[in-house]
Amino acid sequence: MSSARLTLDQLRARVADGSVDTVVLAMTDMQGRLQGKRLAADYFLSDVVDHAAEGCGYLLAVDIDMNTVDGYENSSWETGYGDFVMVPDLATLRMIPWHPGTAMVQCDITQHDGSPISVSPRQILRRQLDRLAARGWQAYVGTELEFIVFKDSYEAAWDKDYAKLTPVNQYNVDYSLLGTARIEPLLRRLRNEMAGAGLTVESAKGECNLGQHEIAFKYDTALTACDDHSVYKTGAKEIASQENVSLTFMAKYNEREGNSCHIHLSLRDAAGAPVMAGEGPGGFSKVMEHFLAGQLACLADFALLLAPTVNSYKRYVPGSFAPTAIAWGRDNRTCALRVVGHGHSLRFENRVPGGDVNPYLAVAALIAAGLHGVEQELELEPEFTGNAYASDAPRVPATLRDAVELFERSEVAAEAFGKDVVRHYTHAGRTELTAFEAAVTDWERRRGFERL
Ligand SMILES: NC(=O)CC[C@H](N)C(=O)O
Repeated sequence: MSSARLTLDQLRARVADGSVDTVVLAMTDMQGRLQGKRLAADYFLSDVVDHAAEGCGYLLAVDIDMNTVDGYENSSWETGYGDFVMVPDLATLRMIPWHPGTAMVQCDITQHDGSPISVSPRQILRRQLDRLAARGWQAYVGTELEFIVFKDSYEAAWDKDYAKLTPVNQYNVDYSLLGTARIEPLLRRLRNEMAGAGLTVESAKGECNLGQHEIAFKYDTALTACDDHSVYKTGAKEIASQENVSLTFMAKYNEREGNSCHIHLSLRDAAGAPVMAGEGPGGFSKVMEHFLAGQLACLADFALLLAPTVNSYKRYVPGSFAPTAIAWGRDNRTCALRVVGHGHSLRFENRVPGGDVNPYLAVAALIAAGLHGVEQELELEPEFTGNAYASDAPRVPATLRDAVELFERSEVAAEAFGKDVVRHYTHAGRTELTAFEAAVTDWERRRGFERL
C-alpha cells in the first residue's frame, strides 16, 4: 500500500483530532464517473464501515445526462428503482488533498443479500481478475490519460455551448517545456495532489493538440490502477474548476488530435515473476504469444468496452497517432497494439481507448481477450513493421453502431462477461446512439442554415 493511502486506524485518528471531517463514498458508474455521497466522517466510522450504505440502483442504468432509460434488467420503473448497496473497499481509503478535511473510499456494488451486481464495472473487472488468479496470474496496468485545458471555467464553457473556448496553449506543445510551463501551477497541483491521494506520479508532458497535456502515473495492480484512474479523472476536473479553468478528457474535442487513454498491461505470477517474458522469438513466452493473439482476435468484438461513445470513434484517423489497424508491432505507434519493454517490463499497450473510456471495462476486456487467446492457444501472427495506417490489416470498428453489433454477437464476450453484461452494455451503446440520432448538431447548422 502506498504511504499516502490511509488505514482505518489512521482515519479514526484523523477524525478524532479533527483533521478529517468528511468521507466521500464513491462508486464508478457505467460511464466511468465517480458517483456517491459526501458523508460525515463520524457517521462513516460508526455506521458505514460495518453496515455499508445505499444508493439508487439507477446509477447503473442511466445515460450520461442521468435520464432514466427503459429496458435495463437491473433497475427500472418496473423494479421501482430500489437501492443497491455500496460496500466500501477499505483498501481504497485515501486522503483527497484538494478538498479540506476530506478522505475518500471506493465501493463494490452488491444486492441487499451481499451478492455482487454483475453489471457493475468494478465487478466486471473482478470477475476477469478471478479468472487470471485461477491460473496464478496477476495483471499490472498503467492507464495514460490525455486531456485538453481551456482558460474558460466549466460554467463559462457551458454557457458558450463549448464553442470558441480558449485553449491554454496556442500551438502544438508536444514535449514543449515552454508549453507545460504556461500551466505549471495547474500541472503541479495535479501532480502533487494526486500523489497526496496515493497515486505514484511519474511526469507531465505537453501533447499535440492546442492546450493538450498528459500526466503519467506508475503502473499498479489492475484494480488499483482503475480505482486510481477514476479518482484522478474526477480530481483533475475538480482541481481545474478550483483554478477557474476547464479540462476535458473527451476522446475527440475537435478535428485535431484526440485524447487517448493508452492502456499498458503485463502479467506476473504469484511469486512476482514475469509471465509474458520467455525464451520464444522476441523474448516472448508462449503465454505472451497467445495473450497477444487473443488481443488481435477480440479487439473488434470488444471495441465497445474500449470506445463507448459516438465521439470515441472519431479519433481513429490515419496519421493522428490514434490507431486504425488491428495489428501488433514492437514500439510501433501506428499499430493498435504496441509491444514495449523486456523481461519484467515486457508488456503490450492497447492504443484504442480514448479519454472517455471506463477503465474497469477496458481492462476487463483486455484480460478476457488475452485469456481467450490462451485458452484457444491462438497462434500469434508475425509482428507488423512499417506504417500500419497504410496496411491491409483489419480495421478498428469505425462507428459505435458497428461496435455495438459486434459486441452483441460475440460468443467470446457472452462466455467471458456473461450474457447479462453483454445485454446491459449493448443497451447502453444503443441508448447513446438513439440520443445522438435525436440531436441536431452545430455541424448540421453550419452546413444547412444558409446554403441549403
Ligand atoms: N502520445 C500519443 O501517441 C498521441 C495519441 C493521440 N493523442 C491519440 O488520440 O491517440
